[in-house]
Amino acid sequence: MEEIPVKVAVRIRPLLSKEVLHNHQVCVRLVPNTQQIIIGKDRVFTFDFVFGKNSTQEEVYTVCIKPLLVSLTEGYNATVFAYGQTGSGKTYTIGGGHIASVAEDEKGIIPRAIQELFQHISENHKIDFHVKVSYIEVYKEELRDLLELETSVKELHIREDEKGNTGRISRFCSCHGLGIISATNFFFCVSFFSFLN
Ligand SMILES: Nc1ncnc2c1ncn2[C@@H]1O[C@H](COP(=O)(O)OP(=O)(O)OP(=O)(O)O)[C@@H](O)[C@H]1O
Repeated sequence: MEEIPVKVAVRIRPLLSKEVLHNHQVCVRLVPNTQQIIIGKDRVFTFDFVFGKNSTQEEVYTVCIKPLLVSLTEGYNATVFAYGQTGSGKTYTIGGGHIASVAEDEKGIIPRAIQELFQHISENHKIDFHVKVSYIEVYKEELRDLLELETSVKELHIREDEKGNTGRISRFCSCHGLGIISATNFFFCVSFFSFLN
């Protein structure tokens, strides 16, 4: 059977202290030893991967993202797209918050992927690598360069070439589904080029 190139993972986050304080109840359960969750009493949904409330950042990275990094170093493109309602854990999982101050085991996808990419580079002395990074906030219709805050929002555009390519690119984005407002979207992009020297 042909492999489907899009995989969907669901991650259940634990209740926050304030939710416990307000006596909120968990309404999602994992079905043990399956890739299924139950919402409410009996609504069952199946995904490619499911992660429970005790899942670690490392587990999510190893299962879902590590294989993409391997493909990336072999010349394939990969996209990771986090979606869910506000407060559901997109930023936490992607690791796009205060990356520098986060404890090692709390680090999300972006720092782990970057670490692995540079590990690969340091182990391949016969290849020249060229890595470009962009980190862009998408708020309503405007783009803001998070690495160059002085850049005018009007000067930023995401473009494709005439063949529809954006290059050999891996995109990591945390995004908001269903037009939920009052939060941040960001678009993190690593372009990774390698040349045999
Ligand atoms: N797996 C998890 N384990 C522990 N805490 C989590 C987990 N996922 C999310 N949280 C916590 O839940 C809160 C909301 O998560 P987060 O900010 O990542 O949501 P979000 O989907 O990015 O929200 P928004 O759309 O409003 O930006 C944060 O305090 C975060 O630290």
